[in-house]
Amino acid sequence: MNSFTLKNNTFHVENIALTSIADEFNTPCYVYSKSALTQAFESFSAGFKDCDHLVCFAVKANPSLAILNLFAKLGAGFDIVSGGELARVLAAGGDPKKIVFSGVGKTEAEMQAALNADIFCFNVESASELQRLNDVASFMGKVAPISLRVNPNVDAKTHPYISTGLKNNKFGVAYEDALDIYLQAAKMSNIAIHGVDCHIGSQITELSPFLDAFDRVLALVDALAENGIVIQHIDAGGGIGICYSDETPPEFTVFATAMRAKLGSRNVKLVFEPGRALVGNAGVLLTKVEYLKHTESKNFAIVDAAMNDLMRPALYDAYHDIKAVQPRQDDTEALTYEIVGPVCESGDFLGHDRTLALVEGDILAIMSAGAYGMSMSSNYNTRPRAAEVMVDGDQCHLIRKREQIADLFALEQCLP
Ligand SMILES: Cc1ncc(COP(=O)(O)O)c(C=O)c1O
Ligand SMILES: N[C@@H](CCCC[NH3+])C(=O)O
Repeated sequence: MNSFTLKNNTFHVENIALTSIADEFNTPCYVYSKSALTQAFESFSAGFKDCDHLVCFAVKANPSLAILNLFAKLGAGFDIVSGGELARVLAAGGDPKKIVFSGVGKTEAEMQAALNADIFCFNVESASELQRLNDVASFMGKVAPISLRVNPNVDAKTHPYISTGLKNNKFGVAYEDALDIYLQAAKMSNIAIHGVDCHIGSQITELSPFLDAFDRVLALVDALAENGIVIQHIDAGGGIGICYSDETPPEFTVFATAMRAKLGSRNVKLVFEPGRALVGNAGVLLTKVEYLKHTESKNFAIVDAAMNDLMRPALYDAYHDIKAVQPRQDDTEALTYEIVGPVCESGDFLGHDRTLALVEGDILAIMSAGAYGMSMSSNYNTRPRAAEVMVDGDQCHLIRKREQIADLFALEQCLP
């Protein structure tokens, strides 16, 4: 079922016309479909239904309380990377016993908060972090459950900015060092070894990098067993891509079948940390065409959303499909537009070379904006962040109010 459809020449999210959302909540506005979110979570989980598993939604992809709460009710765990994300998950009703804590720079305060919350596992990313976690846990009289994030050194075949499983990046520990660090961990009194973790990158659209990485992780699990270290879970990370234009990422069922086949008869729980795959295509960013402007060589549609609202095009040159919410059926000429925002940067674009028939005031939907859209937004140019709305059938809920300009400098003060 597609939750974003054209009905009576107007794009709808479930049963609600996007034009009515723009009228009621104004633009720019993020709109999510509850059924698309639910379906994504359920179909990802379905592939693992008869094996011990935990799907930990990567909060960074979309930390909206309403989305976290929806996933928590569906049984999700959460992959967090900061004390802020921990607090959000708890505020949204997430179960701390289903939280994995990733990230290369965990502070003592963040470790303490996570130990107090009694989370499922720390994904430790360096030998120094392991030592610090042991010290913090010892000071608190607790034992920290850990996995070591290993870099299997496989090419994720994705954008270099979002590839993380190679030897020479800041994430995780080198595969070759992992056994030694586990042996050190085994001697630490306030560390309990629970798992092995890996995450090789994001927006991966082929199956092979996942399988190659999993092979290496399984070899490590077996080597650990030979050294008397029994692993209870393998966290295979996130990274499954989505279709932004014509990509064909692996189907969830194909992914699950292949991973389970590799696991074989090993008695370990499988943990995953999908972000984008659960939310990316469940959200759009609505924006209004403010001005049309024509130069000698280019046509510009200047819209009211900008790089501060959706950073991916400016940051990664990422492609997002852009649709007119009510495609024009009159004689307006279709032109090739640069879709740009009002921010004072030449890199502030949402799409290049889009052929659209536009009139000022038209509403556009930037598609596939549910992941790393709102979560990476900023107040650059003192622009309030967009409102967020979730559609549930024929109901529409405001899940985050539009920021007010006064909010943006409320924490500031002038010199006396
Ligand atoms: C450790 C970790 N887990 C999970 C994710 C989620 O990735 P994705 O949104 O590509 O599934 C990320 C982001 O790449 C990450 O860094
Ligand atoms: N923010 C990135 C993905 C990075 C994933 C974080 N580890 C994106 O928008 O595609």
